[in-house]
Amino acid sequence: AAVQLPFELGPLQQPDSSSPVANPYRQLPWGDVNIISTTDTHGWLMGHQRQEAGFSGDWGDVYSFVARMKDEARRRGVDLLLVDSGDRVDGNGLVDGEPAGHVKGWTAMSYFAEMPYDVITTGNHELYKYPVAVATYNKLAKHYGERYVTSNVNLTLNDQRGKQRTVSLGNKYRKFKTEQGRTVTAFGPLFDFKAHAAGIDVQAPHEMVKEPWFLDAIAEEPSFFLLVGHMSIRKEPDSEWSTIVKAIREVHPHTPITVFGGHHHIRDCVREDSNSMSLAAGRYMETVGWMSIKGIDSADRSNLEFHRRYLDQNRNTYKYHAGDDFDTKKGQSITKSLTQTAKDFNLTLQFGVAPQSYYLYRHPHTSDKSILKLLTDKVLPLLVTRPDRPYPSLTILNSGSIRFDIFKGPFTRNDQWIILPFTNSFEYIPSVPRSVAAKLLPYLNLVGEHHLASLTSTTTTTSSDDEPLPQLSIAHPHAQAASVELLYRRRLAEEYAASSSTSTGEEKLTPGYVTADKCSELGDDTLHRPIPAVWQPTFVSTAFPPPPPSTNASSSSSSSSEEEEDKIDIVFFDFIQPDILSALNALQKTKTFTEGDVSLFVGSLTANTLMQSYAEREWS
Ligand SMILES: Nc1ccn([C@@H]2O[C@H](COP(=O)(O)O)[C@@H](O)[C@H]2O)c(=O)n1
Repeated sequence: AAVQLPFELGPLQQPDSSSPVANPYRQLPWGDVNIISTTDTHGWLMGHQRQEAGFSGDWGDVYSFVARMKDEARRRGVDLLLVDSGDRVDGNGLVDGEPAGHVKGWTAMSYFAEMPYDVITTGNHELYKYPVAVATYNKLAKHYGERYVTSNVNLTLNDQRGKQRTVSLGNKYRKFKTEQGRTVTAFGPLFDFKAHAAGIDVQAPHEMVKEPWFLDAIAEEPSFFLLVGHMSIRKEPDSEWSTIVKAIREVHPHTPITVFGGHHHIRDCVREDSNSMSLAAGRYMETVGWMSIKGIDSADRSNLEFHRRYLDQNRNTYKYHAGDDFDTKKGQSITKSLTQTAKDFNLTLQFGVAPQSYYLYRHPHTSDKSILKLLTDKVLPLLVTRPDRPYPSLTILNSGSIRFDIFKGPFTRNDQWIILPFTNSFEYIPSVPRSVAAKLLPYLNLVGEHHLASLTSTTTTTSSDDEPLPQLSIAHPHAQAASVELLYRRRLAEEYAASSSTSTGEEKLTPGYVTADKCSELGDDTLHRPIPAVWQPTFVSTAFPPPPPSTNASSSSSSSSEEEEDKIDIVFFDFIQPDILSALNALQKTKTFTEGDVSLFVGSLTANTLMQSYAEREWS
């Protein structure tokens, strides 16, 4: 069993300027209206506490920064708003390690509620589990009131007498006046997410824009539109920002439109037209987004100026922009309280000491430094086994279920949630012919993971260069998957390839994001050399052919015929059950595989306990 060691998480506050954290290199571009944005925080409110000083600020630091920048905005006589585009659970012990008695993210919602958001919306991760969605409604949505804006998500609630009523998860839109008297019309759309729990309903954005309430809401012209939604700002198949902007443009051809997206975890900026800007502020509390608009009060709409920045989330950044003494009492108390919560959640509990770092993006999945290789070569063959089965097993992982790197050193309960946050169980389909099993991984990687969204959107499928993606010739319902992790990795790899071939003298810079977005000038607030990133497959598996089982199972036939040896058990996370079933049915026609062929493989392990077991056995 794991032992509680006197081990503390690293300092929540980043060391002073003597630390190797780089400073921003220029002032922020202030406008008449300025907007700070967060997205895809996934529970990282304590910041990054190992090796990544560039992202080591915490929620208390962000709070103080926002408070100081709001003061500065008042001093300048301009507006400063704060928005969040969702995805607050799945990915960190602070949300997923919530002690029994509350749903995941319950405590973290109180930290979120401290932040003076003007518009805050939901992501898809709040909607995978019905109790999490209900807690979001009861706690966060109720706390923020009209500022919690979800334009296309309904929730069906059961009252104490078992009567059902369907409510909008949040306010469908918000009309408000800024401190400087500007009028704002805000919406909070979610992409057409279909993998949500029962009791939740998401309307496709292209249907939402036809609703009478939407048309009424956009009829009156505000000073600017504020769209804050959980949806990639690129024209990916699950993104419909263009549809929403177009609907507004039909009524207001020139009114400024600001878009704050998310979901794809990248720093990004695009322009739908010259009077709008769309920004995505990365992921995991690595980035704070900034957008400013100048000339917003002028009747002449040809003079509008939009700027954007991606701030590294650390105390040097905040000191540079808000002053050395940017801390506030409330910010400091949030920091202190987070440290206590980490202790209360037992997140410092050490399961072992990782002998080296294992990365998700930096090395090919075949490298000994890859977390995917660690899992498929060592962890799964050791732990996900069934001695009672007569056949060898092939375990397939969707790499999207693995969310972060393992750093050399203590491996804690918090790290376990960071790496594998989902409670996915290991299922299997027994006795699949070896010839079919052999084709499974290549097939799955060809068609990709099943879509989270229905792809009835009116936008076209494009690559990050806005070129059409090559269509797969294979006719398959899942073809052209564009999973978040895949897009994130593709973008990192592209940026790394582009910048490492052109930059000089970059070795003096610290590693970090070097963003190649679609807006003019450089967006990164701090200069870096890019972190290496290479392409990774969507699915990985244990070795094929699998070694024969070290089985206790009495072979059903003592002669152990050729036929029996030719079978393999296919093991996988329940999340990708649809992918496995449809792949097996595409690869052979002798049998139709259905849910009825699937059983639990190991009951004692789930995705989120896998690394604990491994660290306790191999790293302690
Ligand atoms: N139970 C789950 C849920 C999700 N995944 C993986 O996460 C991806 C979606 O997460 P985003 O942050 O990108 O929205 C999804 O594509 C899966 O790969 C999972 O493995 N298990």
